[in-house]
Amino acid sequence: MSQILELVKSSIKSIPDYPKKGIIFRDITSLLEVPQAFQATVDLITAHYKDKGITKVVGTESRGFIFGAPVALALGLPFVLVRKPRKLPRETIAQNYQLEYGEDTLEIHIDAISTEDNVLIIDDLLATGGTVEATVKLIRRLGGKVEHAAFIIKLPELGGAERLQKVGITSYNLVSFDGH
Ligand SMILES: O=P(O)(O)OC[C@H]1O[C@H](OP(=O)(O)OP(=O)(O)O)[C@H](O)[C@@H]1O
Ligand SMILES: Nc1ncnc2[nH]cnc12
Repeated sequence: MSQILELVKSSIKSIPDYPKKGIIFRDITSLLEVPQAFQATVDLITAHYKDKGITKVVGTESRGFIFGAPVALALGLPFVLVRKPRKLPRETIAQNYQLEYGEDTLEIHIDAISTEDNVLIIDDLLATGGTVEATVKLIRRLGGKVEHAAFIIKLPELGGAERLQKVGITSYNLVSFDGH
C-alpha cells in the first residue's frame, strides 16, 4: 500500500461493539481531523473520475456529503444530495433499503437528475451495499445513468461490491477492513 493510503487507513479509528455488539465501527471523523489524509481522499477520488464523462456527483446522507461535496467541486460538477426522509424541500421520490443494522428510506429531488446525466455516487463506506443500491434505484427512476460509486472504506466480508456489480455498478475504494 502507498504511504498516502497507509496514512488514510491509519487515520480511521476502529470502535468495537458500536453501535451494537459485534459491529466494529470504522470512524471517518478521525480521518477528517487529519487534513493531509482528508485532502488525499478527495484528490485520489477526483483523479480516478476526472476523465470518465461524469456529469453529476451524488452524495448520500450524511457521511457521503462530507466527501461528495469536495469531490464535486474539484471535478467542477453539480453536487446532488440523497437524504433521509422529509429533509428535502422540493418534490421527491423515496426508496426503502436495509442497513447492516436496521432499515431506512432515502429520498432525492425529482428535478435534481435528468436523462442527460451520468452520475458518480460517493459515500464514506461500503458495507452491505444497501444504501448505494437504493441510491442507484433513485437515480435510475429519474432516468439518470449510473455506473460508478466511490468509497473511502470497503468492508469486503459484507459483500457490497458483489451486490453492486449485479446492478451494473463498478465500485472504487481507497482502503479495506476485515470484519463487520
Ligand atoms: O453498505 P451499507 O450496508 O448500506 O452501509 C453503509 C452505509 O451506512 C452508513 O450510513 P448510515 O446509514 O449509518 O448514516 P450516516 O452516514 O448518517 O451515519 C455509511 O455512511 C453508509 O452510508
Ligand atoms: N462497520 C461500520 N462502520 C462505520 N459505518 C458503517 N456503516 C455500516 N457499517 C459500518
